Amino acid sequence: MAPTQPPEITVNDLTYTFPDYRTGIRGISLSVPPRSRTLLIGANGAGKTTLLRLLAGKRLAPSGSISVSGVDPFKEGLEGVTYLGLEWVLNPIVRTDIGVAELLRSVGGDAYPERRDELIGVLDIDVAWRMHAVSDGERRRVQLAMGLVRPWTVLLLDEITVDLDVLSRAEFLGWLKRETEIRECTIVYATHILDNLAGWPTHLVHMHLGTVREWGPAEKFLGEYEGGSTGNSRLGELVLGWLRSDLKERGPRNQKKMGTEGLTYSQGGLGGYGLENGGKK
Ligand SMILES: Nc1ncnc2c1ncn2[C@@H]1O[C@H](COP(=O)(O)OP(=O)(O)OP(=O)(O)O)[C@@H](O)[C@H]1O
Repeated sequence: MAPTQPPEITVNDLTYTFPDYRTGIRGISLSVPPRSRTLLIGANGAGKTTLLRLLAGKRLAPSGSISVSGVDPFKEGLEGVTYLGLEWVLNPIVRTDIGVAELLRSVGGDAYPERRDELIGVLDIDVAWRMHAVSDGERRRVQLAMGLVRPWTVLLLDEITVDLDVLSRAEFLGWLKRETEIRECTIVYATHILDNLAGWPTHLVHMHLGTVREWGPAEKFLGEYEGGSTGNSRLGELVLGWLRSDLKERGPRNQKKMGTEGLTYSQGGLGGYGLENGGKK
């Protein structure tokens, strides 16, 4: 069923804990307006993927805590919600001896020929490629075209541009921005790569240890922020500052020292590293 209401996302006091673990996210409330481009910012393990997967209906959130275009994403399969994350990237079909045209057809590309051709142009795709014989970045570009060819209303992106060269990524981000300008759609994007993102986000969400520390229109944060002298963009300086203070607040990880004393790998698979006999030769 396609969402009929504007593509806004509302999260109300959302807590999710992984079964048998103490980790997850807690007490998250935020609201993402239609046509916004929201960046999810946070250190590794802050909770970005967990939140995105909950928004995509891939994990069960407590009833009433998430509304995407007016409905609960877990209860109702949302035709217009596209989630592109790691499991989608790892789909083995894109490593087989299959052509680009066939792949794009398999995801409904023929129903949207203009969009398909536009994406082929923006992502600089050669339709003659065979997928077992392309580079990682070329494969990723085809995957992006596959994932985006159907006109989504809510796009949830969990960093999937790492293999793109700088120009391809800039073109891709420009295309996403245009989408929100010409269509009624909304993007939430979790990333650590801030290159070419100056001026891109309309909203920022700063996550730390499973919570949202702050969120709101990007200008609310960037406007106050003068930036530094390191050559980073204002966004880069803002995010570096956030992550530094998060790390300071969290403090060092509570780890035991990992000496070799008492470690014996003689029965494990580490023989090739010369670690039999506790690493002593
Ligand atoms: N399947 C799982 N089972 C138990 N705990 C998990 C699971 N997946 C993630 N976690 C924990 O939940 C927390 C949030 O993880 P999440 O993957 O959402 O972080 P992230 O912000 O996306 O990190 P990254 O930037 O590294 O991708 C972390 O403490 C992580 O260890």
